[in-house]
Amino acid sequence: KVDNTHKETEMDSEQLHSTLKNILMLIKNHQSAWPFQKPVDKNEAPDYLDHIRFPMDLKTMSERLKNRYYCNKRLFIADMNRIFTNCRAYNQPDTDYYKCANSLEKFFQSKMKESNLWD
Ligand SMILES: COc1cccc2onc(N)c12
Repeated sequence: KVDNTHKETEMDSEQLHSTLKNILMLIKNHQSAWPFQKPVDKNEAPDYLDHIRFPMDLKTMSERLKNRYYCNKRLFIADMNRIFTNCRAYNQPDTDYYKCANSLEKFFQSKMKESNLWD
């Protein structure tokens, strides 16, 4: 017999999708999101893929959302966190990119907590 008493507190698939869609929209419209809208361009950072094995960006996340890849909150959190950790791995702490990552990460975590979706 499977215990599904916790079900009442979990979101159904449609509610999760719409909640993640709203959070991603808020993130994309944030003033610190500009470095992360699209994959890092190799013309801007020719050695980027020498350092970063799993690139991620907000456009890719939008595509994954539309394709129903984010069937649970952990997959969404993992991709969003990778945007921030990639940025802090490639850039120095005193750069605008690094500061945008920290600022956007704070905003992201606040939205996830508000939605009762934080880990
Ligand atoms: C436009 O974004 C970039 C341009 C060049 C290097 C970069 O590292 N991480 C970034 N988001 C980035």
